[in-house]
Amino acid sequence: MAVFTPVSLDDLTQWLSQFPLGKALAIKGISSGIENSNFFIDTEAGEYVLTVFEKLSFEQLPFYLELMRHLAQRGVAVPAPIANADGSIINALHGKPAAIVSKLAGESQMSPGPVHCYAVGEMLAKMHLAARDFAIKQPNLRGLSWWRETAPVVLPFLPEEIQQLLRAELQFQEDFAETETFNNLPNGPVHADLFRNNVMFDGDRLTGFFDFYFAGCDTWLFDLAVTVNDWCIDVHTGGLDETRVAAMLDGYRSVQPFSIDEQLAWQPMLRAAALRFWLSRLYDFYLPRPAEMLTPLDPTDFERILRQRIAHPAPALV
Ligand SMILES: Nc1ncnc2c1ncn2[C@@H]1O[C@H](COP(=O)(O)OP(=O)(O)OP(=O)(O)O)[C@@H](O)[C@H]1O
Ligand SMILES: N[C@@H](CCO)C(=O)O
Repeated sequence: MAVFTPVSLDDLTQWLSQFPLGKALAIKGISSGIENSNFFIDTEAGEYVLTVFEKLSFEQLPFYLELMRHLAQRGVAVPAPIANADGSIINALHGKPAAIVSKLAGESQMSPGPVHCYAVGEMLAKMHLAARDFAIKQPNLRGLSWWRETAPVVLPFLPEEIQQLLRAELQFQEDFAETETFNNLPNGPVHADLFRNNVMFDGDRLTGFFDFYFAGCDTWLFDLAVTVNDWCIDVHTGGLDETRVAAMLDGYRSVQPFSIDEQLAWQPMLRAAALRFWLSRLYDFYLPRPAEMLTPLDPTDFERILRQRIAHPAPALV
């Protein structure tokens, strides 16, 4: 569906000469992405993924790609950006920023069981630890300030009862963000969008996290809550599957135990993670970008998840 910038084998052959990857052998557009133009490329050095960035600029990209390089160098399974002869990992292709990264084996596991959730929790904690000394700072651009800006934009589209829920939750999160508990939470670079379609598995073996383009600095617990809210739920009701939640938390804890403040913040953070995706989906639903090609994702999934987290607190984090 989505290759916005076509790249031919001839284009690739010329462009690839700056990289230590030998000759280009084949290029194939990837249909599933909606943000960028992605291609699988075969080179004499092996298989890679080429991304031509459609929205992010040369100035914005270093945070994401350098973070991936940093993590890959520390043994976290993420696509490793490939540098050209000058050491640059972001280079213009058809006038747009582009990058080549290593290809992860396997495919997304869309019906995860506890074994997958354990593996994701374990690697998430490893990723948080490995990112602690990453030098570039960028806040989560879909954090509280963005919620504060976005809520008034979508509120006029919503019926009164749903407006009340949104206003009340935003106020709850504003208040929570002022607490000592919140301010004591460990933080650093986080993925912030680690849904099932952003992780690869080869059978039951986790082969990598990818799509880091919502990454930013935020609390580790927020990242874990985003991940639990997608991987460990009954997708029809939004309710938590306690076995999968326990597996993901066990995986995380096996690397990095939870602090007292993280234990106290767990319920509000699951709600914050639901609010974040409810708001972005509401925004994309009511204010679609011009020429948006795909059907927007359903905001009511995350309204339901938020209502569930308010009504049925998750098992305590210990
Ligand atoms: N490093 C990689 N290794 C293997 N496959 C990849 C890699 N990067 C991307 N892909 C494949 O390309 C598809 C699209 O990539 P991605 O999800 O990053 O698209 P996007 O347009 O950048 O973002 P979005 O998910 O928001 O649409 C993925 O579903 C995956 O199948
Ligand atoms: N994971 C997001 C899509 C953008 O990456 C969502 O499900 O709303």
